[in-house]
Amino acid sequence: MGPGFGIVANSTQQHQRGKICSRAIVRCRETVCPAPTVVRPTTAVQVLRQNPIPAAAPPSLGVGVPLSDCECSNSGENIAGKKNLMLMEKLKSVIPAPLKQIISESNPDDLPFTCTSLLDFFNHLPLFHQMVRDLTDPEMGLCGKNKEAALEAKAKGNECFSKGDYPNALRFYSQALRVAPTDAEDVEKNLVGMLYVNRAAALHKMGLFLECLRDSSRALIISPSSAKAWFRRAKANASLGNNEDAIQDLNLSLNMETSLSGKRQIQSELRMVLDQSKQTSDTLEKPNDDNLDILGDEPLQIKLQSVPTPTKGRGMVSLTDIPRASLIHKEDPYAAIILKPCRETHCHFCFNELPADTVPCASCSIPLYCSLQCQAGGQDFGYHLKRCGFPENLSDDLQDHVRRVTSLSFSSNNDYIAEHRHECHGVHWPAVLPSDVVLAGRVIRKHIHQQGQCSADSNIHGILDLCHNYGQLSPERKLELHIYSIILSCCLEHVCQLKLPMSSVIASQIVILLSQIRVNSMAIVRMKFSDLKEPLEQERTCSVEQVRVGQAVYSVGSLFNHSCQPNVHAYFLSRTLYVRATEFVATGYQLELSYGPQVGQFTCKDRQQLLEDRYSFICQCSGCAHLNLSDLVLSAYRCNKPNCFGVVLDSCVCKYEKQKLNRYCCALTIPRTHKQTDMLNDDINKVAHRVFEQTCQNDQFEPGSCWSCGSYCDLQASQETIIKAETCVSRLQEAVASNEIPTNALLDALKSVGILRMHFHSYNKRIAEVEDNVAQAFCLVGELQAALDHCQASVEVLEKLYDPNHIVIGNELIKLISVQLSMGRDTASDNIDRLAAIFSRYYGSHAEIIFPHLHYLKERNLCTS
Ligand SMILES: C[S@@+](CC[C@H](N)C(=O)[O-])C[C@H]1O[C@@H](n2cnc3c(N)ncnc32)[C@H](O)[C@@H]1O
Repeated sequence: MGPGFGIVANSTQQHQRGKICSRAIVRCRETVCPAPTVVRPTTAVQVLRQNPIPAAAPPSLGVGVPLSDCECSNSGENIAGKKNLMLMEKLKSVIPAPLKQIISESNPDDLPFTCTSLLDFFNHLPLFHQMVRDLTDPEMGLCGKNKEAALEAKAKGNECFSKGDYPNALRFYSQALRVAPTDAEDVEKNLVGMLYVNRAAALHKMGLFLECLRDSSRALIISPSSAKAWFRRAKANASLGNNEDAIQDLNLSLNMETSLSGKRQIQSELRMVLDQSKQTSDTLEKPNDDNLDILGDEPLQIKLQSVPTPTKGRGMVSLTDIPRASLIHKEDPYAAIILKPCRETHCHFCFNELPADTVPCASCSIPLYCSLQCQAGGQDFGYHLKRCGFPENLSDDLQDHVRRVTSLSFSSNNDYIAEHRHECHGVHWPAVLPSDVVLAGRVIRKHIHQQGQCSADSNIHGILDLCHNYGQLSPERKLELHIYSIILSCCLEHVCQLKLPMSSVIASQIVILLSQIRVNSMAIVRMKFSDLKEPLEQERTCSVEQVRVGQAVYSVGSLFNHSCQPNVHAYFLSRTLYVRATEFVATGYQLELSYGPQVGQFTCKDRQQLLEDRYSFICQCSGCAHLNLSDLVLSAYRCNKPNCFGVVLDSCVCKYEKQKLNRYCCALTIPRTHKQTDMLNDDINKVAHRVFEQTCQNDQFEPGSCWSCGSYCDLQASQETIIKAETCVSRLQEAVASNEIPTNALLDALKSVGILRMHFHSYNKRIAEVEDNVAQAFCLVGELQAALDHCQASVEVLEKLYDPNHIVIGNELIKLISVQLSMGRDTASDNIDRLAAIFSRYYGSHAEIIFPHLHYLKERNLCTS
């Protein structure tokens, strides 16, 4: 279920290397994930160009990664992925039709029988055994470590380095680190340690000092007596202004260096740093030695309870009144996994963007981490660290320094389970099987770890104690789950020698577990900010979109039901789930978040369809059950009659709204919720009154008839005209994408906006989208006033469709503010205040962590006001 989906970003993730944590963190202990996302400057033009359709942007949500999501990231994985996907298709196609039919029509009670039948069939199928071998045989694995490949990449890195091509040197060293076995040696030194030192040198040349510092420290954890690594660390520290540490590093380097020329070089560096330290020691900030707890620690004072509901199974309620913006829940996942498209761009443990100094998995070439601490979260840390030689005969002071740099003081967590370890043998299956199937493997692995074993009477389907909706799944999906459950149990059994006997009972339990994951897992999302290209002093504007990076199961978080008009909002810091009330919620009232679709974003029909397809339930939320103004106008046509604000609906939308109207008429005596009252402003008030005053004259509510005055509109003729107008809008979009706006394209698009406004209801969402497109184009040609007008027009429509303090409005305001700031307008100030209020409603004290730009905007606001 749940929070997370939104717009999937395009794959061009640009990393902000070297800028993370500009505070001088001197002693390079691996801190809690380099989380604060650095925001890059963007011009107003770019803001609008890079984020075309805010109106369509859902605030978050979504879950359930489709099984087809099996694109593998590196070439080895790609080959494996394609090969085995083909085998999977083959497997499906050879299952006899009668067996397929009983599986497709099965209910939970039938699972022992259907799984037995399929297992019998597979047991006699050579293709199946071949496939399992392909997936589980380490000999055939393409994702393992490979010393030769590492040495080859290292040599290429050295070549690039000597030519001064540092970015490529960095790339090759990272590639080498990814495949280097942890115990491999080169020139009698640990290869991994050497690669960290080399990469540190490239990072230093590129001005990425913090990354250089971290890599040198990693080299020292492996080889504390490496003079080169201490020297590299000293250089990084000196560049960061951490002179005291640099001096200690150089003293150690000097102590360990054996060659005379080397000693001379170190001494000369030492003299320089000592000089530098005399000049700057008074002005430097005292370095912060502690791990940065960037997440803050907001107390949780709200007591929640899971209760049965009439139509949605269990649901969450509060035992007290909840003030708006209160943090109501915080939880780490039971199990989590990175999504395949993000494997190369985000940390596989904390899901933050990867820095330049990635840390690979110690046993295979798949996962990448942002720090050793995350690597330790992804697998058993002690398992790969092969430390070589500890320097002796050092002064107490220097010994302390060595200990501080090379000790790994990660907080231990008894509950902790090495997440990736059981998949980590270079074999194909974790790369090939879909993320949710691998996630199920992690859940089972954790369970076995906690229980000590797993037997035929195990309770795999009860591990999560969550609902599954197996009966409502599509026939195709039921078949896939059967196949994946058998394959997964084979993989777990073969690869990890888990005590997981392959049986139809276990297979049927895994089918239920996979269904539970589909219904209950959440997509972990990250904000993505558009670039800034202007000098920082002039403008710092940006816009946001959400990227789905991970998928996770939260035991308690899964108990929140869905509403298309949610009263709580879920978001993530690192891999921790936070849930916050976005409005006041009275004691005992249902706390519901959105699994994706929301009122204002899609019509009721589309929301229902989406939830059914993705999570196999028919939404019973208030937004779908009761008449709602946003649903009426969102895709409505305009009435022909002058000054009539009525809505004209096509047959699909009309059917849904009529059903709701029938229910609404029965409920007319019930007071409107505040959401509806909020919307009764301005001219939408007129729409509302006309609809509500019609009570039950149902015959008027036919497709093509105005819901207010009953006039008939020829929707077919309107649609033909609209299609022509849309062609010009598409042309403009293409022009914006190519960065060149021919005058004709802009003029034609402007005419099209006029035509669309003649046929669509004024609050049809398409108007917002098209106005936004036109605003982008005007920005590009430098006509900022026109851009501002069209951007405002877009916001005005969105304000009718959503609550005015909805996060979608906040995201749109960012663009508006960008243009206003570019024009030097004071009016930006009000919008900045409004934006800050919206963000704190959704993210509370975390607003500036999620959206670091807010701080800058607030400061700027203070300066100008
Ligand atoms: C993540 S679970 C929520 C907890 C669940 N109600 C339980 O009892 O475990 C999602 C499931 O709850 C039910 N559900 C959640 N929101 C609903 C809604 N708006 N309408 C109908 N059913 C809903 C559906 O069965 C859905 O598959």
